[in-house]
Amino acid sequence: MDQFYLKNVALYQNLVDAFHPPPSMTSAAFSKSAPPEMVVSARIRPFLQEDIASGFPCAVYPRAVSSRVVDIHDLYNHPRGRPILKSFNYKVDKVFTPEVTTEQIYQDLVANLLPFVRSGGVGTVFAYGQTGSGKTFTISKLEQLAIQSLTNSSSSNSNTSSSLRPLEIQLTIIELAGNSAFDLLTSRKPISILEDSSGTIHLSGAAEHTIPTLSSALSLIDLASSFRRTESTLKNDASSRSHSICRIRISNHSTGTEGFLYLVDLAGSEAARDVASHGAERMRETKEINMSLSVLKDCIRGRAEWDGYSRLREGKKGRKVAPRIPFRQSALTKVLKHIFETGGGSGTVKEEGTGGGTGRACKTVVIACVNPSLGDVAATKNTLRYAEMLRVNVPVVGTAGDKVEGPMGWGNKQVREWILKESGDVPISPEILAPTESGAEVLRISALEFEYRCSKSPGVTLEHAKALRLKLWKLHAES
Ligand SMILES: Nc1ncnc2c1ncn2[C@@H]1O[C@H](COP(=O)(O)OP(=O)(O)OP(=O)(O)O)[C@@H](O)[C@H]1O
Repeated sequence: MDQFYLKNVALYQNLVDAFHPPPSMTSAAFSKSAPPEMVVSARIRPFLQEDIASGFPCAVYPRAVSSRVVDIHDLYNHPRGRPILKSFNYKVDKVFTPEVTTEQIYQDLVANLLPFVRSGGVGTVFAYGQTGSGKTFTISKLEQLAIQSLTNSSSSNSNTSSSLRPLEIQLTIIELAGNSAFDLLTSRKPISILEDSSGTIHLSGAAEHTIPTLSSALSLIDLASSFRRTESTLKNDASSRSHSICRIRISNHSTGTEGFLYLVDLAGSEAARDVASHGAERMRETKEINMSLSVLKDCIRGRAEWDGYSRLREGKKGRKVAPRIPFRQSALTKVLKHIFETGGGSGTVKEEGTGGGTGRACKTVVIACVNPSLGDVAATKNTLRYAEMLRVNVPVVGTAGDKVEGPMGWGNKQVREWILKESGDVPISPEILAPTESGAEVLRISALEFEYRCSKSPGVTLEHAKALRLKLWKLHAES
């Protein structure tokens, strides 16, 4: 296939240049129903020297008119004519183009999770994609930035008179290869994943390090990556064949809450045909990885559906179909059980014995990493297809006769009317703040982006923008 692509680069380029995307697809289901607890994004990494040297052209094109649609162009060998272009498009909540830095992604997707985690929530960031697509590049920088921000706020809080450090940060980094688990902070020592009679999962044998300073945390992160790299050299690209999970536990002694931030660098999935040349062991590994990613998808979707159902008013006739959260089916989802615990609630979710499940509030971010090269186009399509499958269309409050309750159920028209009504003496332009977004989507806009959009209306100050955002969130919380 590679030879076929390389032989037809000029033709491919002409066909891509002549391609006109169909009008932007913003079906009602796509634009309105994604819950704000979940953001699925795609990051396109830049072309590297080695990509340029290999001669493959670019196959991944984010839509200029929409920041959420990516076109992928593949070339097919027509049996009775010249090769033809086949184009596919994928929709996610956000697309990060090659020039976007990890710092910007952090500000957009992760910075917002920290106050949530500090107040007892569970925030999770997953990076997913094929080998060499930038998962480790992305997650390792996000780990550093999150730790930096947490240690900053911890040391500023410790200036208070309390002798007890108000914010305690503990770090664990483990690796999962199939059903085996290893502690990356203790010489890659094997550990066990155990569940006690109350349903709590324990990483038995894994060290949990209390983080006193930023530099100690950064050394631990470096240590963990060095074990992954060493293993990777010893055992041909092992890092892409295993999942790494960085767990940051934040105990807030002033509020008595305990929250978790998980940063997960997922193993890449491979098509069976790609591994045929690697023998039985590799096939078994691939099967296990694909199985764990498939269970993860079911669990993420189950949790997102739960969050959606919980928003429906209690007491309505006819319970909805319960989502299934099969977290026990893989080591990966067992370790991440916190994310999938939905707690007691109304009992509409079938859980597989979460035992003493506390049903914590969760926010999840997925970053699907892709290599833009045509040589990787098949893997890129798989990655973005998986990302799309993670986006759940939850039941939307406000449809089919439901009374519309709060911004989650608003369409764009209501959002615009609300902005006009609430923005006060110096009007904030609804066309700039929310040109197409539904209420759920406006809630997902980061604070920075929200304030930036507001500041484009003449005379609008930062305080003014902040006050409007606060009003919106209050309304959401009340509803
Ligand atoms: N956004 C980016 N900007 C510049 N270089 C990048 C970017 N993303 C990835 N790279 C580079 O691409 C290469 C592969 O990235 P990385 O190791 O993170 O991929 P990976 O998906 O984790 O691969 P594997 O699954 O094999 O571990 C590295 O050399 C990395 O420095």
